[in-house]
Amino acid sequence: MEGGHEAYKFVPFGLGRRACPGAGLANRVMGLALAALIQCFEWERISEEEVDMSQGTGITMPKAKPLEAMCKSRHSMSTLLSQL
Ligand code: HEM
Repeated sequence: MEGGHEAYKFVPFGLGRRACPGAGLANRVMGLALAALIQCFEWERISEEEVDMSQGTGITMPKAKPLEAMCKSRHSMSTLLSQL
């Protein structure tokens, strides 16, 4: 399997004949999307409190407490973003 066994530990795209046909595209785009969010914005917690990483119930491993974060565009990106 692509990405080693750790990458597919939670079977994110299903298996077999009905497995997700978009897995290849998703794997490529996810890295780009995450990189763009990190490159374009500064991220902060909403308070000094550590982020609560407790797991909620459900098969998609939701967080017990949804993540709330603040972001602002990085200075170097402001000009670029204002032109979009
Ligand atoms: C992170 C992104 C994605 C995740 C986690 C994901 C996950 C899944 C899962 C779990 C299934 C069900 C597989 C099964 O029934 O065993 C599925 C089905 C499907 N996915 Fe995705 N998917 C993603 C992105 C995409 C993209 C980008 C496309 C298309 C461009 C896509 C198209 C489809 C289609 C058409 C099916 C139905 C396949 C069938 O029933 O034969 N998915 N996906």
